[in-house]
Amino acid sequence: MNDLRPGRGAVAMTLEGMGKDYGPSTVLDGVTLELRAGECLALTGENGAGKSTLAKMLCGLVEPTRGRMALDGQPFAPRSRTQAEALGVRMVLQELGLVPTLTVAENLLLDRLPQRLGWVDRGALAAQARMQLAKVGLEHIDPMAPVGQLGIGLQQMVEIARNLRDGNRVLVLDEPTAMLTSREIEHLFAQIDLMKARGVALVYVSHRLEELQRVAERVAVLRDGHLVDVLPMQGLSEPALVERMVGHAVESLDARPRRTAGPVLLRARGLRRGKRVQGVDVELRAGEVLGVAGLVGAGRTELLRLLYGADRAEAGSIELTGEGMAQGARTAARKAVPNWRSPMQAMRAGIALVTEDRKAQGLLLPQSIRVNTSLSGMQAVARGGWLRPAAESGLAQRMVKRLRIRARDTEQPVGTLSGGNQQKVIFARWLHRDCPVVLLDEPTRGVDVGARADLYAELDAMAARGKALMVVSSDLRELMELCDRISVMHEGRIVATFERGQWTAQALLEAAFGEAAPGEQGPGNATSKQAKRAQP
Ligand SMILES: Nc1ncnc2c1ncn2[C@@H]1O[C@H](COP(=O)(O)OP(=O)(O)OP(=O)(O)O)[C@@H](O)[C@H]1O
Repeated sequence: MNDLRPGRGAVAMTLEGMGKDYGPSTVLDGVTLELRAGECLALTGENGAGKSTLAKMLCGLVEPTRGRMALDGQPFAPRSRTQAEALGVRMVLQELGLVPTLTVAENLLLDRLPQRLGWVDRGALAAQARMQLAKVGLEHIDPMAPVGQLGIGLQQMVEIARNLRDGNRVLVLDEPTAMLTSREIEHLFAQIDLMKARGVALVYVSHRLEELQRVAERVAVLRDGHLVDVLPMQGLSEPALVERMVGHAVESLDARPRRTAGPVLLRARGLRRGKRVQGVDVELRAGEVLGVAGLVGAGRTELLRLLYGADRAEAGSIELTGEGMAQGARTAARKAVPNWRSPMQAMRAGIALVTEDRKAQGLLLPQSIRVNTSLSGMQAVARGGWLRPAAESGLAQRMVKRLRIRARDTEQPVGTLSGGNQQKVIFARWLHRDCPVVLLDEPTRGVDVGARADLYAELDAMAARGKALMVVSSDLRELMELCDRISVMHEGRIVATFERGQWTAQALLEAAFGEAAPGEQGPGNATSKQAKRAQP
């Protein structure tokens, strides 16, 4: 039988003693590694361990302070992304590298636009773009549409398609699936298999261990900027890998009993907005965590935005009952209008939203951790309308310590933190506010396993203090670990609600795909039918 994997196993790239300093801080040191043709090397480690820094060095995006690299035996020291790409080393970035105002086709073929008589040949451009898109199952999208009009998941797929080139020697994928649906992920994995068969050396950066097990042959573990291990993936158990990453075992909360729920703090009835939210009822109780599962586009984020007043509902009502609140807040809550006029109004009434899109909605990237932490809770750090810098700084320091945010000090600009640490800053911002109702949208996207356990413990403590939490997550395991009830949305409706102890991953998935029986709607306890369906 023909070997479909030419050069598999041959060394494609070597890294020797790679290091990076930013001023006085060393973020990567002494990393020596080999990338092999036809193989996928997973790169994993805690937030801030140095994965993206290392990955970007390969692609000319970060200049190493120390070390040497070689590509196919030749010295390799790209000074820019373009130089690395010319030698067949490409990277799919976490933050998309697309130009939103250009068309999908132009983004795909920017460096090799087909020309005729000195003009861009638009017919050929569209045809070539379609072929490129078909590789990742996107034949249905219009190559001549501006890429900025696509949803974030589709943009990520375009970014991936753009980097699938015949001349690739090394392809680095940095958290490529964070925004993708399971169908899109399968297309990506199929392309990864194809590239391996063609002898491309792949580097795959991710916190999703089950993905690493699916795609990678070996895994390199970074801790505090050092390479602690390179292990074969086969036979490596998840707890063993986590232990290597974190340096200690991480406990799962899955076997935890259901929390005892208190009074209803927030009650929403018949919420409706466009096609995304079509008559949804929600009840959030003190001391309880409600999860919301569903596929991308099911309306989960839109529902949270209505509850928070970021969008206005076309119909329905939202009521804060005033239970479990301080006297002043209770009066304010009773007065609250059934439909928020703005997030400010919702926030004042006691609702927090920890958002999904940290760059667009959450953080001021050029500003420090100190400024970003105090942003939502001026009353904690201001007196008589004046900011108290010492209080602000003390608060930020406490949060950095409590959430183990990896930073030089609290003056470090948030834009220079690793992705997972940026997410922790958003979390810190809400943690110190005393909001009775906390809504969280994909709160641990990009957060490593160890830090996830820390955040879960914080959420647990918030529930124990009588707050009502609602968590939207695409990670079913996360919901199953964290929640007391899980409601599943499908096409703008809640189609099923399960209690802890009644759900299985299978039952949740079936409901998300719309396989729930009609009429299984509402925020209440699981009906006997649901409970029955949820039994293994
Ligand atoms: N421009 C910069 N200035 C100062 N420090 C920086 C800069 N860029 C990155 N760092 C620091 O380098 C360290 C490693 O960051 P990196 O993004 O490589 O981590 P990571 O392992 O990819 O983390 P994550 O899993 O959160 O994405 C972090 O502590 C980060 O704050």
